[in-house]
Amino acid sequence: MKSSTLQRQVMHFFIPLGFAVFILAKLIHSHIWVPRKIQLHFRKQGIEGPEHRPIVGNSLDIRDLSARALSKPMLLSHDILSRVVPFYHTTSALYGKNFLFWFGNKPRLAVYDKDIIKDALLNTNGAIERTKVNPSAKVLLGDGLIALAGGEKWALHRRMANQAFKSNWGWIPEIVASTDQMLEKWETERGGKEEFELEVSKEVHLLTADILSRTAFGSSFEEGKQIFENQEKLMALTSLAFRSIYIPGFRFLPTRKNLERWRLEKKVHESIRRLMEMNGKREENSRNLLSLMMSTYKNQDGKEERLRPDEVIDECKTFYVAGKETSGNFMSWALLCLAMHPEWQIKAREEVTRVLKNNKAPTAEDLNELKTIMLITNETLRLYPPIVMLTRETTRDIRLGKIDVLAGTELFLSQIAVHRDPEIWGSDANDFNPSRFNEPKKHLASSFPFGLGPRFCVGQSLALVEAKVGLAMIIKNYSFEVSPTYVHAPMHLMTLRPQYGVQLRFRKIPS
Ligand code: HEM
Repeated sequence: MKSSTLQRQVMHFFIPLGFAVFILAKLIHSHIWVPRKIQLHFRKQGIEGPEHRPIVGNSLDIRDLSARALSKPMLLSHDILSRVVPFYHTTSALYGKNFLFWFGNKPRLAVYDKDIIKDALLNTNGAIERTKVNPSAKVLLGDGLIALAGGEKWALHRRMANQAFKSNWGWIPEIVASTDQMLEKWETERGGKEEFELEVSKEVHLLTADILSRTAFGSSFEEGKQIFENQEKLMALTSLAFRSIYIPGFRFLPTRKNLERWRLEKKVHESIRRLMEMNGKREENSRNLLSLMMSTYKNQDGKEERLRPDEVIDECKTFYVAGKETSGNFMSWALLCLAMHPEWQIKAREEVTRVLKNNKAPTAEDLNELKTIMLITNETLRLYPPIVMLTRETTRDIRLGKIDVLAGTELFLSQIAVHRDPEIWGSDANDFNPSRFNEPKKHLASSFPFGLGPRFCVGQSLALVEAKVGLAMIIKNYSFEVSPTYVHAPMHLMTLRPQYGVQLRFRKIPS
């Protein structure tokens, strides 16, 4: 054989082999060597956790435990952690309040300690940022507040949103109108019968969607509803993507689902742009979210700031995603808790009947008087926080409490676990007892359903106002109990939701 042919054959053999060895070495380094080092770093500080598995980390355990928990319902009790967050529940029982686990080769630190949670959420020196959202959610959220990790762009969007949400007391008439419409539908459903059954979760989700359309788009809320219907379809498609393994670049392929996502995104975008043009032409001084987000704002230095049209569109989309499911689930759980605890339903009804005399619609002053309703909403949000965990990522090494956390660690700050910590809430932490909120708050992070620090929920007051109005108007008109058809099955899928809805039996209260 000629030496040049031999040389070529050797090259053909060694180049791919060298490449394969290089890839293998890289994989071993990032999926075995680095995780071992990180594990050791935390172990030295007393932070243990389940063994890291190359490539998959602990994601298969999380998936399997979750599937097993969701396959059967539970007894009617508020002790729901083993069903809602089975992996975290079993793992923290083994390794303690803070533990290390893995998503592929990405280290995740689960934190149940209230002091560390407080420090992480209040951190403003740039060492901790909001975890980047799954790229598949881009069609849904654009570059809105939730998707922005931080920085000047987020700060500007946040200033504009804070300004816009200051109007929430002014939205009470819209919220009352939406609730009235829902109750009229219920009366038709009742059809003169003494008792009737409803799946209320579906009802209150429609209600929160309607309220958001009215607050976001004012007099154009009927067009707004169509926008949000498309956004709803996008949400369903996106949650499908969340459940499958993320393959980089896959979202750009023209698959059937991706084509549908792009079509819906374009439709939502165009419809909001049309409404923006109409809003721009209107003389009236509108106080809907869309016009408020379109207006200019004077910052601390007296400089005028405004968002570009595309940015306003992304925020409108974000408000719907952030505000609809959370508020709908919040109201569903509040109604279930009241049905399970009739003594609190009676107390709340006495208060509402006293405050809303002569069938008058609630006003801002009335809502301030509804102290029992406030206690009930606080207790519901403690036991059933719609967002069960907040996630952050460290951008550099940082000390949190007594733990040295490495850069690139994801923090899983568990609201739902802190909210039931017997050290904070006592041995009856799993009981529904709204009176505990008569006591002053024991710790900033003892209950934080709307988050803490610079990223806390921008729609908090709107969510509380709509829940107070909605609950007050329902309680005033109906008494209700848990239906025998109800199956208690709280589940975590982006938000904390009832897997099979909430079936309640209603009785009309004569006016
Ligand atoms: C009961 C109802 C709600 C709950 C429990 C809730 C909960 C939360 C939580 C925990 C956060 C902080 C997330 C983090 O720190 O990573 C948050 C952020 C946010 N919420 Fe809500 N939310 C609710 C309703 C709403 C409503 C009605 C809207 C708007 C219409 C809204 C809009 C937002 C936005 C835009 C953010 C991102 C803020 C930022 O990053 O600067 N939320 N929400």
